[in-house]
Amino acid sequence: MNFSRLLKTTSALTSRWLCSGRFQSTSAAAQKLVDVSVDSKTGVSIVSLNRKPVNSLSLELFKEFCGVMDDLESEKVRGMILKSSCDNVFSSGLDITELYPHPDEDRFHAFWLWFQETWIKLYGSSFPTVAFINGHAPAGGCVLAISCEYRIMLPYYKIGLNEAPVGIVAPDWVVNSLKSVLASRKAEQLLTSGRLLDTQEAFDIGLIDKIVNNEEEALARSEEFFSTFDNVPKLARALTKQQVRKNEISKLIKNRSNDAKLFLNHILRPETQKIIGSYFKSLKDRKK
Ligand SMILES: CCCCC/C=C\CCC/C=C/CC(=O)SCCNC(=O)CCNC(=O)[C@H](O)C(C)(C)COP(=O)(O)OP(=O)(O)OC[C@H]1O[C@@H](n2cnc3c(N)ncnc32)[C@H](O)[C@@H]1OP(=O)(O)O
Repeated sequence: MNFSRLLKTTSALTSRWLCSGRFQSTSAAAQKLVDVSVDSKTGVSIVSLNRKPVNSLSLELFKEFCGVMDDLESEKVRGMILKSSCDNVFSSGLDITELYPHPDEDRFHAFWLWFQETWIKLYGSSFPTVAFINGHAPAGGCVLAISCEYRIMLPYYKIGLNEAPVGIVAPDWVVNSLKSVLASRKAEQLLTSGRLLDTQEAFDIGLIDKIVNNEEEALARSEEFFSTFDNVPKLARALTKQQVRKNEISKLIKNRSNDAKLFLNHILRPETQKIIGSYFKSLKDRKK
């Protein structure tokens, strides 16, 4: 099966979940969780995550994001910049309330499939993608950033995969996305320590590509990146990118339901619930 068909194909079970209208946000029409605009100078689409206050990643946000990615694919956009509309936070990672306390199993299953779907669409997109990391990007926030092709970050924020210290083990598709950006040894160090790096440290190890001081500079640096493809036929570029990324994507597509079951089992374990619970409490207590 060719890769484009594989991207559209998913198991019957997965399709049933992704296509079902369950877990529809009642306020979806009232509040957009993902905004899209077009930079009139460059024709590039700017996609802003807009789930206040910290862009924690919920099932509804993933669904809306996937819809936006489908639109951008069919419009054959020149490129996409992913950023945040929240002050100081790019994304705070998975919405912990999707994981704790003891989530509803059906919802968690759907939540995980939509997280996978988001990764498949972002990591496998045909058009060039830039993450403008205009705030902190821990955990799932970092996953979004490393799924893009190029990363530009404002100074003094933190980025990394801090799952291990809270008892969470990253799935292989997340590990492999990190290894597509960093050498294996650096990726392992970052994952096993769960350390969050500041902007300069992230630049020094190659986790991000550029440091900028403001949005204007970010747009200029993004344009430099996009223009490196101006003389490359779009289809050849897209197929080459997918050629590089297809093994990881194909592996997940064939294993989606299992991957979801594995994480559901992990999340429902009393020890995991306890660790996430105390982590969440410490997050809330920080402000007291
Ligand atoms: C999960 C099991 C399967 C294993 C999968 C493993 C790996 C897969 C790879 C990806 C998965 C990753 C798992 C996650 O993403 S779990 C989430 C991890 N996220 C974090 O650890 C970040 C936590 N947040 C922060 O550190 C800070 O909020 C901040 C992002 C630095 C921003 O700080 P600040 O601006 O000071 O804002 P507040 O801290 O006051 O936050 C405002 C408000 O929002 C609540 N909140 C923050 N983050 C989350 C979140 N991720 N989910 C839900 N809610 C969150 C915070 O508690 C505040 O609430 P209150 O106003 O009610 O106090």
